[in-house]
Amino acid sequence: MENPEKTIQLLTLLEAIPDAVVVGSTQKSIQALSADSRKVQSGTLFIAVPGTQTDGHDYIPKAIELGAAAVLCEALPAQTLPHVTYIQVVNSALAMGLIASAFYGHPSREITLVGVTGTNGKTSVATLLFNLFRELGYRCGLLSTVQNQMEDEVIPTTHTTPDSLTLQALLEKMKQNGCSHVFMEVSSHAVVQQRIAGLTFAGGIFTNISHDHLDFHKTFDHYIKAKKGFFDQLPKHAFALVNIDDRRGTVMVQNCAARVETYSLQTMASFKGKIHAETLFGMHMDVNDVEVWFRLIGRFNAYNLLAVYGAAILLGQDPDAVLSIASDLRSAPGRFEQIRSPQDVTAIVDYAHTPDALQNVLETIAHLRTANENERMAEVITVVGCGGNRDAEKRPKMAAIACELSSRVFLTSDNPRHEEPQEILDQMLKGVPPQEYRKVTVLADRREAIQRACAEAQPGDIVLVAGKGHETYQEIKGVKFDFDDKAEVRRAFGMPENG
Ligand SMILES: CC(=O)N[C@H]1[C@@H](OP(=O)(O)OP(=O)(O)OC[C@H]2O[C@@H](n3ccc(=O)[nH]c3=O)[C@H](O)[C@@H]2O)O[C@H](CO)[C@@H](O)[C@@H]1O[C@H](C)C(=O)N[C@@H](C)C(=O)N[C@H](CCC(=O)O)C(=O)O
Ligand SMILES: Nc1ncnc2c1ncn2[C@@H]1O[C@H](COP(=O)(O)OP(=O)(O)OP(=O)(O)O)[C@@H](O)[C@H]1O
Ligand SMILES: N[C@H](CCC[C@H](N)C(=O)O)C(=O)O
Ligand SMILES: [Mg+2]
Repeated sequence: MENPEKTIQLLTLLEAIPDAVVVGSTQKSIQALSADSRKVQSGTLFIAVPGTQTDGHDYIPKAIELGAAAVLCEALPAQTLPHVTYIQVVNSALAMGLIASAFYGHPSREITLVGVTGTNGKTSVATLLFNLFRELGYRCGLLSTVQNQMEDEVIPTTHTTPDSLTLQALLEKMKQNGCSHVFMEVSSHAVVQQRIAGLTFAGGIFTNISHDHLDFHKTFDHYIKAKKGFFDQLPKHAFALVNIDDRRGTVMVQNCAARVETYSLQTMASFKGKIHAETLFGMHMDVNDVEVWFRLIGRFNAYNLLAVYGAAILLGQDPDAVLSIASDLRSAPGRFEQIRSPQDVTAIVDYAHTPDALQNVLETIAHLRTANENERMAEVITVVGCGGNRDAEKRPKMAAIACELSSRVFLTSDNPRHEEPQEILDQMLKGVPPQEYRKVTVLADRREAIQRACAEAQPGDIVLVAGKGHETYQEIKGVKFDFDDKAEVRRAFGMPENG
């Protein structure tokens, strides 16, 4: 996100990276920052970042040809040009975050910025906090997988955590808009790629860690370290709020400078919850010994609500006011969203795209199913797939969980991206024990799978459509086709699509 009207002295930017080696004039003004040579214009500071597909250093000549005034890089080109300033650093992604903060006037220092990390629950917690603080009367911003948002204004996004240039530009915009609080997701990719470098957080929240993204991080240990990297960089005045029921909760905050606080459903913690009862309509629980009725359901949401409550209290809010508003909060888009058919079939559209999330959601449903029992035991029919060009190890695991916790399963496509849908399905099928084969139907066409599942459901049954939640597209071979699980369910139920 470039801002053409902005000008800042190069010297001011260099203050943010004192260890840099500079070759050439420092008496220059910079109009924009860019890590993409294709977006460089006259007066741009081009940042060469080594990537996963290519190396930004290869595009330095192109950036200079397009008018780059300065180049930030890890390795100086063999030949330097007199009219260009070269800034050499050890880690250009890290330096990019630091100078991006300087370029945009260090917005995070003037905003109460809270980051949420963990395998599952980031969008849920960040969105709940955003909605809670707005209700408490603050102007707020949100940076999430579903969308970025500044008060009512929706700003579309492509990532869970934007790159540091986009992120700092968004924060500046939110600051100018008068936002006092911003809640954001911190993905593990973002930590490793230094997208959060240069941010001053008021608090960090850890939800949980389970299997995901091992295609990128390679080992679970690296994945844990990536998440921990967020807590390692929290300042002393910030809080670090961790789910102590997750066995990695304490690891996250080892040697953390911030004030450590905990939440739990099982043990002593700063914020302790206890679930009493839940139905398809809500959950009754104690939060630090206060009885509350929430609209959200599921044990995982009890954790999310504790994280939200804890963060709000740590940010100085009144407990009664927080609980009274939290009680009425609804889930983030595509998270456990229910659609009831005229024939009394309940479909649940949920973004569960990891083994852990799928298990949590199906266990919640199993619990509700028992609670709703009538003469005929309600059945749970699951429609699920796994994304292409993403962690393949989770595929058989998700199929196994779906079979274990459902009466019938439709294995289908998620976003195949550049992979063959049938190959993904074959890998999922490897997780199905032979005695469960009779439960399983393999249908690569997601629309058809949703239709079949909804058609086969009897009154009282529950259809879970998992994996895509809020997404309004299906990505096949690089093309994003319109596709919305909720609209598909409505159509299958013979209801108006946008009702
Ligand atoms: C694996 C990954 O995270 N990749 C991100 C990364 O791209 P990359 O390292 O592959 O970049 P590259 O294509 O090798 O290019 C290297 C550098 O050369 C530059 N370049 C390239 C070509 C050119 O002509 N000129 C030029 O200057 C590029 O701008 C870049 O700076 O940096 C890009 C710019 O910031 C990101 O858009 C890109 O996200 C890709 C699209 C992606 O799919 N990321 C996913 C995996 C991701 O980040 N997901 C997490 C959420 C995960 C979760 O929580 O579930 C997220 O936070 O969204
Ligand atoms: N605290 C939680 N623990 C475990 N599972 C959860 C939790 N909260 C939500 N889930 C489940 O995980 C799914 C994803 O939740 P959410 O979108 O909040 O996670 P996320 O961490 O933002 O995911 P992503 O990494 O894709 O951005 C939900 O649809 C739900 O099934
Ligand atoms: N943030 C996650 C989302 C996965 C959602 C699922 N629908 C898929 O496409 O695999 C990712 O990019 O890996
Ligand atoms: Mg998310």
